[in-house]
Amino acid sequence: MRFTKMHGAGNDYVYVNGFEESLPEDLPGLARRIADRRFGVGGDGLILILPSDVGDVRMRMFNSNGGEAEMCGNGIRCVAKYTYDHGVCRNPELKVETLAGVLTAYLTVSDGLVEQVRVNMGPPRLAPAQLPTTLAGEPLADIPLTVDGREVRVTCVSMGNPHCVVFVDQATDDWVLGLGPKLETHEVFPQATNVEFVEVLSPTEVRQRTWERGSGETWACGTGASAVCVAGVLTGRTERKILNHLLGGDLLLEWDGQTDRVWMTGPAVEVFSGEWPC
Ligand SMILES: N[C@@H](CCC[C@H](N)C(=O)O)C(=O)O
Repeated sequence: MRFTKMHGAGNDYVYVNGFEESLPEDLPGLARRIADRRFGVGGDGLILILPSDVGDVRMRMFNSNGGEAEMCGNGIRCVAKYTYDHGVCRNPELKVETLAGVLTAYLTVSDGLVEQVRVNMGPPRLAPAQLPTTLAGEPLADIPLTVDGREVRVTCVSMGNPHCVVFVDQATDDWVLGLGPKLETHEVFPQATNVEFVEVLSPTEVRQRTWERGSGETWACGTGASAVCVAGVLTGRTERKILNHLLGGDLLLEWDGQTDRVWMTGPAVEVFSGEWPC
């Protein structure tokens, strides 16, 4: 089975073109094996590019623990780049079917190759049942939550997948590696959650570290960065348009007050290709 390794701001996945490759039945198992950084190709998970009845292509994404997620922001940019560069579909406005709905990616092409991708991530979902979470309130902004005997303030936003944003003075290992896994599986999140620890540098600039559901710490998270943009506005910390510095690169986010849509712009990079014995 041929695969392509790609990353968006350092959030790296193994991509398989399902228009050409036949896939094994056990996709969670494949994701776990292929994403293993010592015994496999290595990555934050596996992303499949598949035919769609309602869009140009369909994306399925599996975290490195084999769990399937509804959406992947960095992944959708890479899917758009792959699809265009490899001639699967040469539409610079690509409709991608995901478990979070059909989203449109707008490609910036330079010298015939995709450089940047801007994605309409859709509206944030703020009702507790949409996260889902048992926490009460709408929006869930700066809600006190006890975790590991410590009280933290969480802001919960779904971008099709669940996010729990914690604003901190410094996003240290103590927060990310210590509290990240505990918040991920906290009882108030019945389907677990992604967790973002965020330093506000100015009303238009933040720094984010991410603990992802099913993958651990990653170097970027596109749905997470979008949730952070929304969380900053909901809590009065930031403006609607921000630059987010993640460990592996920068993303530009905007929550449009008129349309309620979140826009995410960032890079998509192809690293190498290979063959995986199935
Ligand atoms: N890294 C992704 C999100 C991937 C899915 C997430 N771990 C989940 O389980 O919801 C992104 O860029 O959005």
